[in-house]
Amino acid sequence: MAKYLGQLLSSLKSLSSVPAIRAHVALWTGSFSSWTHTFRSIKTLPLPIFPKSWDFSQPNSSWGPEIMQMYEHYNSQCEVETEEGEKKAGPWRRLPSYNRSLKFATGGVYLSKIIQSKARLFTRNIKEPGAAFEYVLFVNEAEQRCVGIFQAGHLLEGPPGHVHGGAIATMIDTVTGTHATFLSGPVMTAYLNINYRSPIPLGSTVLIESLMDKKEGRKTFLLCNVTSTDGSKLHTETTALFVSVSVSNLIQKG
Ligand SMILES: CCCCCCCCCC(=O)SCCNC(=O)CCNC(=O)[C@H](O)C(C)(C)COP(=O)(O)OP(=O)(O)OC[C@H]1O[C@@H](n2cnc3c(N)ncnc32)[C@H](O)[C@@H]1OP(=O)(O)O
Repeated sequence: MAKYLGQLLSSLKSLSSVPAIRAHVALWTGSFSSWTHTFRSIKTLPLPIFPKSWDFSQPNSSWGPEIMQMYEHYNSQCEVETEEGEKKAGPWRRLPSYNRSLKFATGGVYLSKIIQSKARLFTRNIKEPGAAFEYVLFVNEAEQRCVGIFQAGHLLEGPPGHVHGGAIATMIDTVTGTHATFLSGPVMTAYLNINYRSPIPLGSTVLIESLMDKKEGRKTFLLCNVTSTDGSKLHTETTALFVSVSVSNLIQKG
């Protein structure tokens, strides 16, 4: 086990040098700033060979006009133009998403020996586009904010014609969990206190906004609202606590 964990960490470190996947790897290994600080002196290691993995956070044919409009709103702020006409990174960053995040992040080599080989990320394992969780996450590091744009498919029905409360909680956990990982490195959800204020119609698109509240030692407290995309309707209000854990702790708990 110790050997595999060593290999895993080496692999994650090597991947952190690749801009396209650095955001994804950082979710499981620590914040960008701590990475930069800790591994500044590590030489770039050769890239492992990646299995083909589909990035589910990109638009597909099931995305309606509302999710597309929100996607374009945030995506257009991921790269901005300077007055001199040069392109540079903007305030927002789109996060890629895979159905087996850890396998992809490590090149699919080591984790399959530690974690069940058939495991898949819950929100990304339904093949039919548009049937369940269609979403994309953007993070704004300067403002310590994360947003999820979520189109709820017909397999997520709870009350007739509306989204199941557990599916809503899943998306809140996904957005706040990803955000907390950005802020604090590997974490586990300790609690999500969700107030359901108004039901979400099946097939609609909502905005899930996570804000940093405070950090106390290993504890990261977040606030999260789910609203209609124009902000006029409040669907849920959440306070969340995430507790920092070590990567080996995560794997043992997995
Ligand atoms: C790339 C894809 C990304 C997808 C993102 C998806 C994110 C999904 C995240 C999850 O869903 S994780 C799965 C659901 N969560 C769990 O299964 C967690 C189960 N619980 C645990 O494993 C442990 O209870 C936990 C890691 C949360 C804490 O155990 P520890 O032994 O590490 O910590 P400890 O109990 O010593 O508590 C540390 C601090 O947190 C506080 N604390 C812990 N649990 C609490 C709680 N529930 N309520 C309030 N405070 C709590 C505790 O009081 C203490 O505060 P102080 O430091 O001030 O003394």
